Amino acid sequence: MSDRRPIIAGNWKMTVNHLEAILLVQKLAASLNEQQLTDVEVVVVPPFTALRSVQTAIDGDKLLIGLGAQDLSPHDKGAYTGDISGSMLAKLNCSYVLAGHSERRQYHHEDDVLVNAKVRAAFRNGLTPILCVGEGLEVRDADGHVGHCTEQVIAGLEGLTAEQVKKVVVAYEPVWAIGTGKTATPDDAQEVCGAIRSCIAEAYGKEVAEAVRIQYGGSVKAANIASIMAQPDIDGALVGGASLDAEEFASIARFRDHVGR
Ligand SMILES: O=C[C@H](O)COP(=O)(O)O
Repeated sequence: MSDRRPIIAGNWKMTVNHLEAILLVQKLAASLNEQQLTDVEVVVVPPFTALRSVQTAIDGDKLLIGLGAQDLSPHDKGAYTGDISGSMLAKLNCSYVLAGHSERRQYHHEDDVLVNAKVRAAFRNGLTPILCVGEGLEVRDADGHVGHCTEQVIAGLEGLTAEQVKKVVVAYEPVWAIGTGKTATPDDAQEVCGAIRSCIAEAYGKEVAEAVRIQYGGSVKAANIASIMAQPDIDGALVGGASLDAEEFASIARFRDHVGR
């Protein structure tokens, strides 16, 4: 097993208001124990409007749960109506921010250049980007998934220093597995995650690649997390639907208790 610390993140997407978010983080804290929270990094990623409330709950109760945001502007300040800057997120004690989630790429036409600008904005503001990549069904059916995902990773990391690359979390999420109940098999997930680590090693060296944490995302649940985490190049999960159920999400974070690892 590698010494990379596993990271299990729950992306709440646009599903909860700030009151529901407070309840959810409190239930989650009650379902986890401190031992689990030191072995595994658990992060919640609420919508923007709930970040302040969740941050207050985490800080007030000294919960060992990390906070992330779902997106950020590539700009640091200015006349960008509707956008949220990295410095605003850092001020709310966010440690992580998603960049290039497939729903942003699909519904907001975010391309690799914009995603890369967001990754760099994250670092400028002391945030760790979770760079999301993944192929659609057509690309997978045409057997282009490995090349597609490694190109997205290299484009997303453009202009970063080796030390920054080491800190990046990459989330491999095959688009056809998101919210569909279809999980990639552990071997499918490992194939792409292994290729991602190899392409980072080629570009930045083996030491850098060995430090990068790579998550799998797409219909992760308690029943399948152990076999996913048993893969050598998978260091965590980016969980959508199942993270809205505190017990289920806590059970995912306890993946070591499940058979298979
Ligand atoms: O960010 C999370 C992913 O989009 C996965 O969502 P899901 O677990 O509902 O398939």
